[in-house]
Amino acid sequence: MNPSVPAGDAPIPVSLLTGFLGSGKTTLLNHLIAQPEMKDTLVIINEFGEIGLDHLLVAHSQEDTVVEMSSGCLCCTIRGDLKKTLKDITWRFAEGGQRRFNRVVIETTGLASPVPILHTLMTDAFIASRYRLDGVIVTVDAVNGMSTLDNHVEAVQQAAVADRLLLTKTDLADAAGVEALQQRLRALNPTARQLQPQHGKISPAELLDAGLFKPGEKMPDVARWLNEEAFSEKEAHAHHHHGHDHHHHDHGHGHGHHHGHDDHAHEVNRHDDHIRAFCFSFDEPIDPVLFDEWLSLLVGFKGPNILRIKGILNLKGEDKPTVIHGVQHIFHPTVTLPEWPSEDRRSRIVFITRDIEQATIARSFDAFMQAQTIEREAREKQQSSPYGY
Ligand SMILES: Nc1nc2c(ncn2[C@@H]2O[C@H](COP(=O)(O)OP(=O)(O)OP(=O)(O)O)[C@@H](O)[C@H]2O)c(=O)[nH]1
Repeated sequence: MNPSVPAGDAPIPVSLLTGFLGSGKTTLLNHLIAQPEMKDTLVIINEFGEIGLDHLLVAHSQEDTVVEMSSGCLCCTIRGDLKKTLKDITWRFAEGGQRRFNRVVIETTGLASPVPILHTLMTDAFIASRYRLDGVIVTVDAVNGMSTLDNHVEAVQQAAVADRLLLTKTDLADAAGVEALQQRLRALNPTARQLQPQHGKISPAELLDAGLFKPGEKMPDVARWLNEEAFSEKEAHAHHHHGHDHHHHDHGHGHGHHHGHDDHAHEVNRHDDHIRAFCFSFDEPIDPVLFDEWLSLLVGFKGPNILRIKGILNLKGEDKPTVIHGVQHIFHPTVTLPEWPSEDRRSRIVFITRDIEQATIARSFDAFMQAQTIEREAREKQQSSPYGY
């Protein structure tokens, strides 16, 4: 099978394009759909029942009308149920029994949090078996971005779950404003790559295949996906968690995530003051059962506040690495990679959270592991005792 053409049963990659009202999504899409790399892509513009958004590319089309671009890209607008659309399109957009696309880009309008769509992709059994989330692309207006982030929590959520952050309209903004916005976005989401399309111009290759797996690659580029260097660059000393008895550095509120642009920190409505991004690493292999229990407890209690978790795990008894990926309390199925991508065999987990400090998660992990160790030791002692106590 040619891996660059997901056919048959291979899940279809889905990119989600979102961004605040007027931040340049349509401008970007208009450029993208004309690119030859977008051949075999189905673009779904999800208007969520909103009216009056006169998208250039489908300006006068009826609901669900498909427009085929000269590049070979298919576009359709839907106002109905995205879930139903994703179920239907594989046969609706087929010719001679062959699906006419092998990639989907979903553009959502304006003010929504992308999380419900991510959950749809991950939880609906039918959809999860046929599609895989490739990446979340978020446009941020370089002129209005700061005030949008101040005033709209949805904009902060969009930025926090992004894989690509596109700063648009940088031609209209002053350099200092762009720099401040870049820093703020980096604090919010250090793992997302930031790019600056000019009037929507950007190569599709920069946006697509942002997920763990790239078509044609045997081994995924885990470092690119986790982008943990972003954390070491930011605060080399603060993000390491070397096993159970290590003392955590509790940096208190903020722990460095808003350095460099504190002049904005006094504004009201700093939604991103609630967002934390941090990375843990563990030197020793992790007990898979304990880890699973800890993670289930954590997402059980704190799920809505855990915006994203990505990680590569060295599990005890496994010589290959396991990759985890979750949005709030929902996890993609874990993936076992064929081999370790580098000499670095540490487990590394990236968290993006709302109102949860790094120290809280570190403490919960330690407490759980210690409790389990004590319990296991007691059990072992009891079993080895000739009297059973
Ligand atoms: N100067 C400049 N204008 C831009 C750029 N990108 C987009 N625009 C303009 O910004 C305005 C809004 O862009 P759209 O692409 O319609 O934004 P949108 O996010 O699709 O808007 P909605 O669908 O209404 O949420 C348009 O007038 C674009 O021409 C850019 O890089 N530079």
